[in-house]
Amino acid sequence: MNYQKVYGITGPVSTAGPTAAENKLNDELIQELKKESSFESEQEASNRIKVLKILQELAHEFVYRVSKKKNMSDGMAKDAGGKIFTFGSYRLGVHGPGSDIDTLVVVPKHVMREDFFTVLDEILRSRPELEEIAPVPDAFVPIIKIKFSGISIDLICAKLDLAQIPQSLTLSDKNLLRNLDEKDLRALNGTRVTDEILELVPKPIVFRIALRAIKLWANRRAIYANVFGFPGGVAWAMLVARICQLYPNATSAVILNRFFKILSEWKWPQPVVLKPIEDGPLQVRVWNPKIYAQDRSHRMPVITPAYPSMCATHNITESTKKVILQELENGISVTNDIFSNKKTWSDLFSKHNFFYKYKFYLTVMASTRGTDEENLKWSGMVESKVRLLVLKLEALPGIKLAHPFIKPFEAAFAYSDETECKEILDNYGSFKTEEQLSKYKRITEENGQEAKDEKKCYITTMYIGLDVNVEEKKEKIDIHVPCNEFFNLCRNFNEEYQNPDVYSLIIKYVKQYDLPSEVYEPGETRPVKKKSKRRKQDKSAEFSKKAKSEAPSGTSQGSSIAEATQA
Ligand SMILES: Nc1ncnc2c1ncn2[C@@H]1O[C@H](COP(=O)(O)OP(=O)(O)OP(=O)(O)O)[C@@H](O)[C@H]1O
Ligand SMILES: [Mg+2]
Ligand SMILES: [Mg+2]
Repeated sequence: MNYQKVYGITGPVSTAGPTAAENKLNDELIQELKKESSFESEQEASNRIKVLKILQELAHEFVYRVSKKKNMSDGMAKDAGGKIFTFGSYRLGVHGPGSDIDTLVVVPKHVMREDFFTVLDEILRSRPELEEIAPVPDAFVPIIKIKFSGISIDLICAKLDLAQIPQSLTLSDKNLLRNLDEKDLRALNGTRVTDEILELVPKPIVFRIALRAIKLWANRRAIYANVFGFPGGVAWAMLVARICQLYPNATSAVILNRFFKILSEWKWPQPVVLKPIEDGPLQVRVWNPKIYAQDRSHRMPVITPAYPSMCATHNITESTKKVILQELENGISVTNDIFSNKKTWSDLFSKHNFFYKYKFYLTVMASTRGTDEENLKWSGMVESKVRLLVLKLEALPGIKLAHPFIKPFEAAFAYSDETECKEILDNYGSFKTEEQLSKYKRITEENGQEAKDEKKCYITTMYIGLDVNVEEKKEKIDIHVPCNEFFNLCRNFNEEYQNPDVYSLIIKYVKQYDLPSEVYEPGETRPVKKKSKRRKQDKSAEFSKKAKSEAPSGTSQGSSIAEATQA
């Protein structure tokens, strides 16, 4: 009798092993992933191992130095330990050549977070392997970003309520979470979740190949981005893990087909969980739609397995849900065709058609006249709020779908005075006016250094595709209110952002054929303006051509989408 372990909260759907044909398709999948550069070389892999070994020694040195500073004896300081753990794509074994290593440094209770940013920082800076270092102590999860021996590393730190951190320590015991502050809990969460996911899949190798494929697919189809309301890396990993639990003996190729089928038929908002949600020793919130209204609002909940369980997909909106479901449906049809030899794996990884799909787009431009750092902060903040604009837009009666694109586009221009800057901002973001920008110097990575003393205008552009209801002819759509609310939300994020001389925010409405060239890759053909026979019918969905400036919503005419609502 076969006493196979049951993974997950239900038994498997099928325990069938692979057929010869499935094995062949699986080999082809691996070949395709190789072609897509999903895997790194052996040399890169061994370099990562070497670097991690050094980082472990540095973590030990770090704890030792802090312990000595606290007047511990040499023996005690050595025994205080210190251990590194990884999380993210490297830990899951699905990283690509350019991936970072997400690394957690676990320290004993007498080591403070300040020490991480002073003592460890100093140790790192003394190393010849260090190429770049950027500490961000005030981040939600305080972090030191480094480049070390050519590898990007995100270093975070967690302090446990223990006097010593031995090499044998694992983080699975939830009692380790007692007496920790929120920042330490957050830092530990990444490793605890990835470790659990790996424990909860029947065959890690099958899981990894399937997850590599899903990550590539989701990126190509533009549905991989937690900030914009799509699943992020951890959520995709858990979704794949659940399918692996349901088909414990299947190949990765079969997992992919079942992934699309099961998740498109899923009875959302029923949550995807990898094990029963646990209660625990802390006064912290655990995902529970029976208690919390907020949790009931999650549209496609995917719940992390490690205590305290959280929803990794709380950002999904009604629109992004529809987009995800469409892509899952599409995934069924493509993989069915692959299984009947009508298509190949490369068809599954074909590029999205976002910039050909909608008739109307909103161009959200966050711009900064200031330093690189000011630009990064402002554009990052605006980026993180775009999802809220999507929520407001999709709630409007005439809008069927507000679909955010997953990658912002970056541009920077040199300018000399206000008039020039205004001209740049007025003309950027649409095809018909982009020619006017040719007289301005575009700042690139190559010329960035030589242009460092020039005044620069940075522009980060995010796109939202709009599917509007053209049938309701009389119904006009007014996006002033959501746009104004969005402006206020961003402006009021902190006092500094209220300065219009440094920070500006512009929303333009553009038609598909007028999208700027930057959104199309070389070799892609631009859409052209069609002479539509249905012109009359479409008219109802046309919006006023008049530019509107950011104004109190009371003065908005309430009749149309502003072509340019400008802050
Ligand atoms: N802005 C953030 N806020 C909170 N946690 C984050 C943030 N960015 C990353 N993380 C955490 O770090 C983990 C790893 O993130 P990372 O961006 O390195 O992606 P990844 O899945 O490792 O993929 P890649 O191969 O691109 O590195 C995430 O799964 C998440 O737990
Ligand atoms: Mg990573
Ligand atoms: Mg990272």
